[in-house]
Amino acid sequence: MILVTGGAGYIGSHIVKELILKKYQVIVIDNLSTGHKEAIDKEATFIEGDIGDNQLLEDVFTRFHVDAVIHLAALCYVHESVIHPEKYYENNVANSLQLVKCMLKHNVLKIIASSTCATYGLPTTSVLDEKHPTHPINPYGRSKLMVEQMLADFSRAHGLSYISLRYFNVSGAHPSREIGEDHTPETHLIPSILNHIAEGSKELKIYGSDYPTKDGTCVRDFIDVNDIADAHIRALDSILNTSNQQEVYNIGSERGYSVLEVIKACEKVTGQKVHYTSQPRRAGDPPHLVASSTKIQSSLGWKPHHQLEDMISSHWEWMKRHPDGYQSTP
Ligand SMILES: NC(=O)c1ccc[n+]([C@@H]2O[C@H](COP(=O)([O-])OP(=O)(O)OC[C@H]3O[C@@H](n4cnc5c(N)ncnc54)[C@H](O)[C@@H]3O)[C@@H](O)[C@H]2O)c1
Ligand SMILES: O=c1ccn([C@@H]2O[C@H](COP(=O)(O)OP(=O)(O)O[C@H]3O[C@H](CO)[C@@H](O)[C@H](O)[C@H]3O)[C@@H](O)[C@H]2O)c(=O)[nH]1
Repeated sequence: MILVTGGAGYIGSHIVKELILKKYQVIVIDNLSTGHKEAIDKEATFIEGDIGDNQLLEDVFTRFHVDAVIHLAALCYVHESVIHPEKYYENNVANSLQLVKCMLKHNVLKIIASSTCATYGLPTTSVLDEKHPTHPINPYGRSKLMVEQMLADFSRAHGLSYISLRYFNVSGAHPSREIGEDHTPETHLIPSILNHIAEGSKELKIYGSDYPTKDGTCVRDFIDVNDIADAHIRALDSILNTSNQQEVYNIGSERGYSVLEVIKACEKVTGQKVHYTSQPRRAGDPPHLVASSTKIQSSLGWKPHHQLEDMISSHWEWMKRHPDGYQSTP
């Protein structure tokens, strides 16, 4: 059985769907703090609860024979982490420690962990490979790097096998359009632009127009949520069939788009104009994050199958089908 923490969340729900499709038996633990029960595939066993709840973890690892854990439960907003770092160290670091301790106690020795390109900090090269120094510039990135370091130490000390996947900026919706991104408040760039277009009211805020980039706005590498799910299936296959893995892989498209370029792409897909204002920089934002994904391509045979416009149009379609997000799900 595969235990997915955070499986009611945006990315987790897509991974769960893919696992079920591949005939895995899946248990989801999620406290629904930012996730949605409606997003979880009906074939999965759902346990509502918090990974910080030791008794709950004990019960789960006692009741079920867990072969591997896919760990997504976390807080994941760069800007919020600058304002409330304590929440990030508590949920991302302390609760991950609790989870891994319980895994070790029950002799569950395989974990795939969600990490992020925010672990790198300020780039010194145009694309980031896994050997690029990690000097995160916000508490969110630091919390995720600490988890990676913890997994490496537990691997050396206790034989834990881990694959840490550093996602770049995840976007898009499932081909069925039954699941997609639904956060309140929504702070991510593509959903924020599309919400702005759909609501046709407030101006979109661009945080920072004076970065040392092609047009002064931040550059990000957008990767489709279904490509992310595919990477997890491959990582799982690899970790289940090999002992003692300690791997870190980037998952990105290897293409950078500035905030202004993303706005233009959203205008093209929707045929509607975006009105925006330039605001001061948002604390914690690195100027430029673009992946080299060569390592996962050569080791696991993964490659991205979706372009920026695919992600924008799939999110746009998901929004049209679910104008109030999961509240519109029957
Ligand atoms: N969205 C991105 O672009 C992106 C990029 C890099 C890494 N990540 C990582 O991917 C993972 C998933 O991100 P997402 O975008 O799907 O976010 P999300 O907020 O949609 O999903 C997180 C899920 O975890 C649950 N959760 C949080 N804390 C929990 C706890 N203590 N116990 C049980 N459940 C808990 C939430 O309810 C939610 O369902 C996170 O670890 C995040 O850091 C996301
Ligand atoms: O209304 C908006 C929203 C965003 N941005 C800018 O767009 C860029 C991307 O922002 P956002 O979509 O919030 O993503 P990130 O801050 O890059 O963080 C996301 O992507 C990271 C990987 O880069 C993940 O680790 C995080 O969990 C996830 O929140 C940044 O420069 C933002 O300042 C705006 O200008 N206006």
